[in-house]
Amino acid sequence: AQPGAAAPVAAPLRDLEWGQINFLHTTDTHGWHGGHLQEPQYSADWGDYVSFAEHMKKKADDQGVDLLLIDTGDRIEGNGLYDASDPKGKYTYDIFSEQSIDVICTGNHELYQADAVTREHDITVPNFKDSYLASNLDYIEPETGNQIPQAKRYRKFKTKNQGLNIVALGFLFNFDRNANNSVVIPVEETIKEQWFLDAIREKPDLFVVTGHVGLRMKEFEQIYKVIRDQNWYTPIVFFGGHAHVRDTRKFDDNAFAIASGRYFETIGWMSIDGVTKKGDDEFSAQASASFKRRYIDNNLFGLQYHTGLNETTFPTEHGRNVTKMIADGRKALNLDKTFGCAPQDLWMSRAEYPSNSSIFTWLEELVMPDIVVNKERADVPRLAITNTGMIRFDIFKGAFTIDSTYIVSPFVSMLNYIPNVPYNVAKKVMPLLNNGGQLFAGNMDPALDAKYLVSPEQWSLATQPQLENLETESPVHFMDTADGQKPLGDGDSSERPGLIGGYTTKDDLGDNGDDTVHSPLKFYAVPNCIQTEIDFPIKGDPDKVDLVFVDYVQPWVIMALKFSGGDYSTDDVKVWSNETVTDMIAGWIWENWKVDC
Ligand SMILES: Nc1ccn([C@@H]2O[C@H](COP(=O)(O)O)[C@@H](O)[C@H]2O)c(=O)n1
Repeated sequence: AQPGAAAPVAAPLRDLEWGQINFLHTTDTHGWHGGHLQEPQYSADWGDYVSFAEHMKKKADDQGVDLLLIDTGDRIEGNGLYDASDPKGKYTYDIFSEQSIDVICTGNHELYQADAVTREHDITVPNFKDSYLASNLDYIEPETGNQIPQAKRYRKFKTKNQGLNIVALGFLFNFDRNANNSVVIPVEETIKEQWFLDAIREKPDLFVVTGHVGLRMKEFEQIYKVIRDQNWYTPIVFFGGHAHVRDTRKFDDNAFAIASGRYFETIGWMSIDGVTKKGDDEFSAQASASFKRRYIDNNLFGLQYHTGLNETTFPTEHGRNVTKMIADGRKALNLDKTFGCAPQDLWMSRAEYPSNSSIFTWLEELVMPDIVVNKERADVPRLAITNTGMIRFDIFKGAFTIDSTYIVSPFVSMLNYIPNVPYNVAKKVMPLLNNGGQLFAGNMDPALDAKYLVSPEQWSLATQPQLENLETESPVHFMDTADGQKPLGDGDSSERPGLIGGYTTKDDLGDNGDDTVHSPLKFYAVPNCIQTEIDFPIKGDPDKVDLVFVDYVQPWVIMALKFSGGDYSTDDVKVWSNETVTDMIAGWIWENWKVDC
């Protein structure tokens, strides 16, 4: 870890169980390759991961088993190391490519902005040559306008030590907010394409399906069914992401899927035993494989423990060099520059909303009234709406740095508005966004599913097994009111005093997946959107308001207006300001949190 990073923590650890073929999995790292500087339990950096992987490969070689590395996308957006440079990713692409990865695919974040799509095509795809898979993603070449596969559709290879034949695929969920120099081919179409039908007839010993896909989303289900129909006995292992959770899903005795969290907090471990090498006699392959998984907390204490090494013997020269690349990049970007001092912790979901510790209450009550200002519309009362998914991480008490800005909200979203909306129409929008029932259930228009208004942690928690026993009547993303909140987990650490709060994952294999034994944390559901009334009359309601909203929520706002009796379209939308909301929030912090810390 870099100098200055928080010290690793000591905690009870569960061992990794090795099999014939083993995997290390990262996903949704979002630029956190420098590790978590304010959270010791996730403070190892990408250089430490390079050292870790090198030692683990040696262990695999010594045992005559195989170890493969997987990354399932969303490597960018969410941390100063990526977002603060111009062009974005000036340091992260080189840092990331120092890891030797066997199968890598694309996430939706690599596709939001056209320049990011191009960088992926020009930098990451060549960096990972044969390992980069794009089963359902095309790129539009700028020179010719031709639509070409972003990378190879699938990969067939033999493992180093066991000689197992693998067919690997790399998918993205049916994402439709991608920049127009990319084309995401829906999974249901892809699985009918000839190359795919050929791939699943290759008769490998093991299918490795990677995807920036939530494990419980329909896309993996579809892929599983079509592979299994063609291959009754072949083990299939899925590596997913997007949902920002630790999870393992069982499709059948021979098919499991793992998701390895978010923000480089977690390194996923999956091992498989009982994979039969197919000879001429195909039926020799009928035996059931066994799957084991662990979610490794990404800190030096754990990484050293799992390799059997110590502070001195753990870092490899390569790993150290990568750690230095990270430190140099952070320094060049001045990421540790403090420009405010947060007076307290502000939580996304670890505090109830509304409450003094909720980041959304802080935004709604303190920040929005100050930043939603436009001289030309100063005399018009306004309703300002943002989605809660715009905020990506908590604010910790203490130094708020350039890095923190991008960690809290990396998006380049700006504010738009519709002027002079009758108040009795405008006031119905927010209740519809938060409790639209069928309107935003995704049945009428999947792109308007309300789950896309909240952060992935929120919507995917709703489908997690640990929620089955909760007394929550509605999925998290359709919370009716703030009063309906229930803590997700009991938060009771009294049984295991001295444990650090953290992930206590329950998945289809049980509750022993986390390598580190934690005490559970309480989480609360949050609404899809929050709203602030600004410059309202002291008495009574205004006749008309400017309806101001972050541009991301525009399609939902237009639809909600229609249902509220307001016939507006995108033609009625105007630009409120040319500053990103992230910059506005940073500006507020600069002005209001000036105290030294
Ligand atoms: N401009 C944007 C883009 C996305 N969001 C939020 O992010 C969620 C998706 O997160 P991933 O990391 O999985 O891509 C989405 O559901 C939105 O809540 C946003 O607010 N603004």
